[in-house]
Amino acid sequence: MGTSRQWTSLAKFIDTPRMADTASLSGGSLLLAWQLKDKTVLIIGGGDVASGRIESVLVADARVTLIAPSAGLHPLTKQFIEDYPDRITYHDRTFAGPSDLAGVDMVLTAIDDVDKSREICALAREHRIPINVADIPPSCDFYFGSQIRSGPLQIMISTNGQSPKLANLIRKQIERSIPDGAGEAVEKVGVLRSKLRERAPGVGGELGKRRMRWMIDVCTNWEMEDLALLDEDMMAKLLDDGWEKNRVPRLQEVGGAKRRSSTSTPKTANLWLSSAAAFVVGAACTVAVLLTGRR
Ligand SMILES: C[C@@]1(CC(=O)O)C2=NC(=C\c3[nH]c(c(CCC(=O)O)c3CC(=O)O)Cc3[nH]c(c(CC(=O)O)c3CCC(=O)O)/C=C3\N/C(=C\2)[C@@H](CCC(=O)O)[C@]3(C)CC(=O)O)/[C@H]1CCC(=O)O
Ligand SMILES: NC(=O)c1ccc[n+]([C@@H]2O[C@H](COP(=O)([O-])OP(=O)(O)OC[C@H]3O[C@@H](n4cnc5c(N)ncnc54)[C@H](O)[C@@H]3O)[C@@H](O)[C@H]2O)c1
Repeated sequence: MGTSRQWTSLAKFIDTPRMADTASLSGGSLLLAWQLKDKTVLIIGGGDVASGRIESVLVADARVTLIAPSAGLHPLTKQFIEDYPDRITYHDRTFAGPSDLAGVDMVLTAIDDVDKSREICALAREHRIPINVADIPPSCDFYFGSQIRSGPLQIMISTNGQSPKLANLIRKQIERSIPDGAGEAVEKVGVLRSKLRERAPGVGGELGKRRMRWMIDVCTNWEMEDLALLDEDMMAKLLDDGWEKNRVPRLQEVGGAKRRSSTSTPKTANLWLSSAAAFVVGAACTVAVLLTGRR
């Protein structure tokens, strides 16, 4: 098994206190991947923006309650109502008041009525339900961001309210720099990890540490596009000849064949591209800071 450099550096990071610039720890927001499975999201409004909100929460397996008069429904909103009758409970009316908030875990409003939006925001906060009011930052407990999705790989670009259009443009740049097969690789590694956990179950302890070290070594030694090729047989072989023998076999050793063309991206280039993406996000933060500074 190769050395697990990332793990070591992580351990170092924990053991050695960093000299952080504590004075600069403000002005951002907490970036999370909110788990909405089986949670109820109330969406008020059925226009263009609401249709985007519906899509965003359906992808997160939420149950949706939608309140909007049918006369103002966007075609895509209508389509979602038709396509997901089990997951969207639709009410053809306007917002009725506090009774609409019963059992709700999150509120998203996208209506063309600012006063009503503020009223709904006050009610949601009274009930301690997190709310996003499209386009009214003071009425948002969280902002939406510009999203990239490829299977389980999810990237959100946020300018923390400073420039949504720049978030959109930066997204397009990052999209172009993501290595081929990154989403598939993430998905396959997810399957491999669950198979490994079946063989070596439990939380924490020495086994947990060895499991994490082996996964880190597989991810760092294999190319992203090779991980994307993993199938059931290859995974079984990788676990038999790799995990069981405490080493990381190569793609060919587990029955895989390189499908590389001259245009494929070598690992060093992938690293370069990741750095480029990090630079772009860093630049976005700088833009945000500069814009804040100008106010
Ligand atoms: C990212 C995205 C996600 C989404 O909504 O899904 C999103 N806005 C998008 C587009 C967009 N929105 C606007 C324009 C016109 C250009 C411009 O005004 O700059 C464009 C560009 C376009 O349409 O191309 C107008 C606008 N938006 C807000 C205000 C109010 C204000 O700033 O005070 C105004 C001015 C209203 C006015 O002037 O009247 C506020 C918010 N918009 C946010 C998210 C949150 C902050 C996100 C962040 O900073 O990262 C936040 C705070 C709250 C929220 O809504 O969650 C989506 C791009 C998705 C994509 O394309 O990938
Ligand atoms: N964040 C963003 O990316 C973004 C982009 C564009 C617009 N917006 C803002 O989002 C809001 C919605 O934009 P849109 O383009 O979807 O508008 P829209 O006019 O297409 O849709 C508004 C919807 O709200 C419904 N509605 C109005 N009052 C209601 C009430 N009391 N109860 C329930 N439903 C009600 C209407 O019937 C309609 O379905 C606007 O305020 C707009 O400024 C945000």
